[in-house]
Amino acid sequence: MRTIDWLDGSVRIIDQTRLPHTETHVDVHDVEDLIVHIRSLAVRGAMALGVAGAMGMALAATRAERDHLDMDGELAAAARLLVEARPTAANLAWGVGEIQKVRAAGADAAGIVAAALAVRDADLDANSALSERGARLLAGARRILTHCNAGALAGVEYGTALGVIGRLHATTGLDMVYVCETRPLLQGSRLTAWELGRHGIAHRVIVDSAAAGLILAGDVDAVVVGADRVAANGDVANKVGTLGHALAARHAGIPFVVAAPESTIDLGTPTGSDIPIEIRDEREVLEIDGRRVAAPGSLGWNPAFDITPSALVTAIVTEHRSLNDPRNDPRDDSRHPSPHDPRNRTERLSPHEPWNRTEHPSPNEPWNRATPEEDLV
Ligand SMILES: CSC[C@@H](O)[C@@H](O)C(=O)COP(=O)(O)O
Repeated sequence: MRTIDWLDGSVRIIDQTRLPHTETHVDVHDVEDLIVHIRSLAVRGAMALGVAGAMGMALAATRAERDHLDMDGELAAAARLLVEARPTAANLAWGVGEIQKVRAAGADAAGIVAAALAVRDADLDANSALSERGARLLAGARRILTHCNAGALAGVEYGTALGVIGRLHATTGLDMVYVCETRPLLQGSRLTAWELGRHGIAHRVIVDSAAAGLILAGDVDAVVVGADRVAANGDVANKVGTLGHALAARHAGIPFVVAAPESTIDLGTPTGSDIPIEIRDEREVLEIDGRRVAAPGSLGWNPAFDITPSALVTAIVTEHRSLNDPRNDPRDDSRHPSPHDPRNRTERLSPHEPWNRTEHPSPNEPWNRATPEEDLV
């Protein structure tokens, strides 16, 4: 099964909006139509978007040649529209950029199609290599939590975070994968659970807000997610909700690992706060299946991604390397004392630490003051 492919001059995608109940393929014949499918998330996930970017450019190039249009003008317009369609995922702009490079070197439409196919094939190799590396890094972890869908559906035929999980399942074995349902569009419960089921990997779907409790209860050995963009300083943009899992993982002292190809690393973006966050239609939050569930008149806010600071990331695993800052090793509890970690309880009693506050009530501490409500804001 390929999530996205090139077939007789058009782009064939699995329509992910209809999964898991209906498995349909759609043939997309022009770049404008492809952009509609990118925006609706019929094709989604960082690596699949990279391939879609390259293939969208190939659609524009073949039409320009067939209809005797200005090839460079058509490609420039297509590039702009493609990149704007999903601004957070670095891979989309990267896939478009790969085609712009071959065009600048003189490629015609056939050369551009060949370059788009090379982007597709490189994705397969990269994801399989990084999955091996990630599984080696996490050998022994038997209970994994993941968020969103970083599986084959987010790439061409092989996932990143789910690639790591698949390798762990096949090598050292896994007891359970906890799949966060991933509000509001449910990529976890619809897509990740579907992929894990097809591979016979034991999993449970949980609501996103159950994750922190599960992690702090000691029921998760590692969190593994994909990424939509990694900034030059190691900050990671991924599906909204990822940051909460990273905070919980740090608090519990378990690894938080990001599996992503090199094409997701964007050295042109200095830090996470420079990454544009896609804000999607509020109706995705306020409605379920097109039916309003939120109270009448309430407004929504729907950022599709959040930023996990590099300080919370144990390792970023790519096809070439494992970028792990030893300062972020969650097992180093001298750097990351957690009141819930029994190893830390006796040595770390201090009245200045917030978890000891009740033993040292003081009227001078703001949380003990009988403060009028208006002072709290
Ligand atoms: C390639 S997997 C990593 C991410 O792309 C994935 O976790 C994610 O956030 C996808 O978001 P989506 O909005 O479904 O495209």
